[in-house]
Amino acid sequence: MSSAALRSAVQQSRRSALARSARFASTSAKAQTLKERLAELIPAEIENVKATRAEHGKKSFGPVLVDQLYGGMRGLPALIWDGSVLDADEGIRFRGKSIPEIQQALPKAPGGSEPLPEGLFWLLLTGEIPTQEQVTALSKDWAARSSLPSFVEEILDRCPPTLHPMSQFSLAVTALNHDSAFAKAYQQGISKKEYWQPTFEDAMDLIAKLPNIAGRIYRNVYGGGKLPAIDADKDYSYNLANLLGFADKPDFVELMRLYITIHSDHEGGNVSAHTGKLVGSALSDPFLAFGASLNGLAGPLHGLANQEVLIWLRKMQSKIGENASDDAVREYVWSTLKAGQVVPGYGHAVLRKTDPRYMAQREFALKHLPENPLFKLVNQVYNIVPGVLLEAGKAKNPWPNVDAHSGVLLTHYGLNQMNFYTVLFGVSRAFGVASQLIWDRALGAPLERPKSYSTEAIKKIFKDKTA
Ligand SMILES: CC(=O)SCCNC(=O)CCNC(=O)[C@H](O)C(C)(C)COP(=O)(O)OP(=O)(O)OC[C@H]1O[C@@H](n2cnc3c(N)ncnc32)[C@H](O)[C@@H]1OP(=O)(O)O
Ligand SMILES: O=C([O-])CC(=O)C(=O)O
Repeated sequence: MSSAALRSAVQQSRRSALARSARFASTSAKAQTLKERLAELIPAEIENVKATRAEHGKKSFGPVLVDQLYGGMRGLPALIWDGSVLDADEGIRFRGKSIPEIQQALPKAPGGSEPLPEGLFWLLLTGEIPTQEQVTALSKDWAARSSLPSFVEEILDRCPPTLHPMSQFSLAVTALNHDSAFAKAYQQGISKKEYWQPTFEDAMDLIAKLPNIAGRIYRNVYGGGKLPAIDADKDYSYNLANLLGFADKPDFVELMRLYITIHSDHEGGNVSAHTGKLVGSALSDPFLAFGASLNGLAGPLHGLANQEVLIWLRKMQSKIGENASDDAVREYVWSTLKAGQVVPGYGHAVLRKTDPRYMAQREFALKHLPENPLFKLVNQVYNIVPGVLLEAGKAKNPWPNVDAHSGVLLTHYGLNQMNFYTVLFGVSRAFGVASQLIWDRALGAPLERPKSYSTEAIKKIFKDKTA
């Protein structure tokens, strides 16, 4: 494609965002933008990948067991993602930093003590901690990009309130592909080398529009009145809380900052992150790719578990009453297992210890809601479930994951609609998936296409080998 055509596709989207931004911006004139910093970092990383492949590309990365083919590819080395890496015993690190470290290092809102997700996004993309000025500029940029096309608003307004909020979320995100800068640039013949630029614009638009989508779904489904406008002088999480109708509770706004930060990314292999990467590898634009991620996140073994946990706790309370004894709780846990169901919020495909995201939420609860009766039940369950799962002897990890704790925090502030919880998870997960899509396009990640085998083929391979 000619560079003129590229400029028209990419820069048109950028110019309109900047023009909108200029209406709001007052302080960010001199800070280096995220896109400028990325443009500096990408060439060196392309060389780094080239050198790594040249040196190690033909080396074996360990054996593949037949069990891994049948067993959900657990532990199979298959993907590259630098943004976050999971250690089975320690939990997630974002660009090498643990959750307590990012809580300490990332910029905060004035008067706040939780990290701003704006900073986490910068960290995921660049490996660097941004300045206060840079996160403020990002908040303003997102505010400037936040409005929804009217047809997307109409799609949401026409959804029956009985349609699950995650299905509505995925519909709206998919429909945003109507205005994708990447799809347009591709149609105009953009060069591969430039893919990351319209992907960046789409990723920024995607994240920016999520509070309006989430707020609209929430108010449509649960009847919360008219949506307020995005406030360009406030951070992303404040605006999200405001659109949901909870910004008058400063602790809820702080909770959103923590929540969006810690749910954002969990290395590359989890269902939502991997789905986004897979679909993006076909050069489907970020809206299509993230719509697919959301459909994976909506499954009860993945993000929907946060809804399932609260439903399970409430069912337990209605069966055995509030302030039940440890024995009654233990018996209820056993009855769940005996009914052939999983205990939601416990176990993990990779982690083998209590999830540090659970611990971060527990710390928040100890600080803000230590006397909440449901928090007390969550603690009681924490003391009982691992022992039961160990005794049952199947789960490889008996400890709680992130989803075991989020519902009690949300419900404490009055966000009681459990079916909505995974939407908040999805808002956060966009930060990780979007970062990955930008880097995949910058590094020229190829179409994903692993090999599948039939059971007959597996038998034949080993029969031939032993013959
Ligand atoms: C954000 C997130 O996605 S975090 C995960 C959220 N999901 C949940 O909390 C749902 C409850 N947990 C689970 O279902 C599982 O632990 C998963 C899906 C998270 C991980 O699955 P796997 O990697 O297959 O776990 P694992 O290897 O330990 O499973 C072995 C057996 O233990 C069972 N098991 C694992 N966790 C649990 C649990 N919490 N309750 C009951 N049984 C469990 C599995 O169902 C499996 O049974 P099977 O052999 O009859 O199929
Ligand atoms: O890592 C996983 O498989 C699931 C998980 O905790 C997440 O995606 O946040």
